[in-house]
Amino acid sequence: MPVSDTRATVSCEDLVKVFRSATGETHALRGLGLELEPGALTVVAGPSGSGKSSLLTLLGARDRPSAGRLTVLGSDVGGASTRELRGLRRRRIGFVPQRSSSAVFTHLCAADQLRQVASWRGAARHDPDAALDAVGLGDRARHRPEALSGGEQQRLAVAMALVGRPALVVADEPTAELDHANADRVMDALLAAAAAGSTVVISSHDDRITHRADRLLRLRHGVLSSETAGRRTAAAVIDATGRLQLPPEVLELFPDRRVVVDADGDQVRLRRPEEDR
Ligand SMILES: Nc1ncnc2c1ncn2[C@@H]1O[C@H](COP(=O)(O)OP(=O)(O)OP(=O)(O)O)[C@@H](O)[C@H]1O
Repeated sequence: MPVSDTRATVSCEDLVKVFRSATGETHALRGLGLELEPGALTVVAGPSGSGKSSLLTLLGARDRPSAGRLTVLGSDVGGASTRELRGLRRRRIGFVPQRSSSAVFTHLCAADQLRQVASWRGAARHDPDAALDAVGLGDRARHRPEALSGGEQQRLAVAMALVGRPALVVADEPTAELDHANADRVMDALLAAAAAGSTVVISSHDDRITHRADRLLRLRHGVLSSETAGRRTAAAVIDATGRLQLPPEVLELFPDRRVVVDADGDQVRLRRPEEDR
């Protein structure tokens, strides 16, 4: 059980989610404890069916727990009125659902979608063109969702979630439909929101995403199975022949001792060959 921290934006204790259907009950979350603080990006990873979406839907105040306590931005999600939760979601929580097409308004062009969210969040000075640029959609401002690809809709949903720097940003697999370059762009935008003080929590299966997290939580059968802290930054030396000796904790990431080197300006990224598409 986590130690309660008054800075926490999200706090849950013994969180349980049970889905009931004609065929029986599914225990998606089985007594989970967690605190999320402002200024950090947390990634929730775990196998399919481990409860990631169920957890993120609750953290985004879009569902209520079956049991346990969940406090989001000072509201008790189990006990709050529907109206209070709706206000909280509109004004203070940016949410990207797993099916991002369900987050966008079909009748508005991309720039107007952002203006609509900005008006809900009281973000009078929001600049939709800059926000679309940040996710690589600068040339799609006048397009409606029907004229956007799945990946473009996903990036639009991320841009909408970030409008007005909400206190909490929750994104369920926000890079699932994206290529490397666009996934990096979306992660840059989410990390910038965390650096500016938002609490950011996302789910992902993707190593390229999890390695950039401030905090990595692994779910298994509806409970947290492990936690890793910190984006890893390590010093290494390049010898006169150009050989780079990696520190042991980084070497562990490359069990086959094969690495792809991406050089982009003054940034160099090492990744496993199987990440190549
Ligand atoms: N609305 C629902 N009704 C019944 N069962 C559900 C419902 N939503 C989720 N479940 C079940 O709860 C469990 C957790 O599902 P959840 O979607 O949270 O997992 P996940 O880790 O996000 O999976 P994935 O990576 O495949 O998206 C699964 O067994 C799933 O079948």
